[in-house]
Amino acid sequence: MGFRNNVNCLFWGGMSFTCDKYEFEEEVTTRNAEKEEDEDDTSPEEYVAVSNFTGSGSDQLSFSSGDALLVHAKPSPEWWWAELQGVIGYVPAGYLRQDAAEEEDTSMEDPWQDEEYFGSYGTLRLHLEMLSDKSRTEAYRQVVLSNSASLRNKVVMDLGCGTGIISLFCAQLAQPSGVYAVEASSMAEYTRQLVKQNGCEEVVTVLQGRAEEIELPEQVDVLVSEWMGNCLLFEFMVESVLLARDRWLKDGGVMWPSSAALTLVPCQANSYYAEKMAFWERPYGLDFTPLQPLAQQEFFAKPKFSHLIEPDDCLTAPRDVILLDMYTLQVKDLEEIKGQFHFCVEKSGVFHGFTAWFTVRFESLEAGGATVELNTGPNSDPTHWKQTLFMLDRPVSVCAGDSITGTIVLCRNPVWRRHMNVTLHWSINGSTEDTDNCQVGTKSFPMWR
Ligand SMILES: NC(=[NH2+])NCCC[C@H]1O[C@@H](n2cnc3c(N)ncnc32)[C@H](O)[C@@H]1O
Repeated sequence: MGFRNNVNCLFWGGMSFTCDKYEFEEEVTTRNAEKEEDEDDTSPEEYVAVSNFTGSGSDQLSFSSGDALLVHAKPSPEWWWAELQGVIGYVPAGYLRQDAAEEEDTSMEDPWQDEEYFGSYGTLRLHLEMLSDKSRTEAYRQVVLSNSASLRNKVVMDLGCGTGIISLFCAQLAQPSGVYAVEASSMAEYTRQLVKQNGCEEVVTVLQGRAEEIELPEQVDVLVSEWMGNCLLFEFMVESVLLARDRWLKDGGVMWPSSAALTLVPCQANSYYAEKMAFWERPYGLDFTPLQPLAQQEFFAKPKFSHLIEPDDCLTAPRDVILLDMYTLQVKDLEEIKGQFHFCVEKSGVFHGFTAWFTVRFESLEAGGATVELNTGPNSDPTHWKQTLFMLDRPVSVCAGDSITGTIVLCRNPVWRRHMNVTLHWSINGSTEDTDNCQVGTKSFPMWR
């Protein structure tokens, strides 16, 4: 039952930096290489690690939270050249803080921002958005409907039930022996009323509290949750689902969704580029191009959520770059998830960036039964997630036959646990033989801190 492979990672080695804006190359020879004294050599700066990091590849330096590192160089915003007890290598800048004493005291703030997070789910706005999303909600209804016979006498946990819609589907369309609807926000009080209002109080029990903390009277046969965030993982509610799986799902129990895939495609974004960047070229006959670096930082430094990509904007066939198996995925795997891609450009155009979306699949309770799929991509009915657009700093013209190869790395924020960084590395190889027209680039996008 379920998918065998876990996080389908094709690991990325190597460490060369070429920012498509600064066009400089940093080639690492060996881990203990002496850094050539560059002309403006400055003394190393002391930083403190705020989280553990396990390096991969021979040029990354592992460290533990609290270690004092000496930063010798900052070849890119994301990766710095640092030293720990005489050993030198690359470290992720997001894991380091200048002298902790200088930092405003963030130890008082909750790294999960739960007050703000569950506060937002205590009002109707987000629940109305989710319930109004027919593709999303009908997909969960279809899962229950197509498994109604198998759900008879089963015990279900609905993690993060919100208004209880999935639990009510279970009680209305099937005959489970019990449904535990778990909701941490104050919405739970209303969810109880909705369960009663719809005559489901015999089957559905609403438990208010965090799934990690509540106690269920029994193990469950099915753990269902709608946990997906922008770019699949944002909010990292998936961590709660994995912890609940390990604690409450019976052996042989079913996870809904059973698997998840992050899909990526190189794309055009002409109207967005025109609106945010080209605009400054000739507004009212004036030259406002000195503002373009500002525009790049303000509009293109972070991903654009709720982007609607047209199928025609895709320059290549989309590719699943990350696959998550909800039976074997571990919380520790969420710290850093990598995927590789190789796209063949199908039509000439302007490569403005990458668009990402996700698909989740719900396997049948019946062996060999039909799998239900919720695809949030441009060729499916639109959802409230829409897609996520990652704009390059500068667009690149590409021709049919060119290839765009590289990696995507989702790196969880070591401090703000619902946030992550998405780093894209790419190289564009012309279809013609001359190898010197290879363009490479890398860019990191915070989501959001
Ligand atoms: N797809 C998403 N990105 N969000 C949709 C589901 C979010 C719902 O789950 C609730 N929720 C989120 N995490 C938890 C948790 N650990 N325990 C209980 N309820 C939760 C949250 O309060 C909200 O009502």
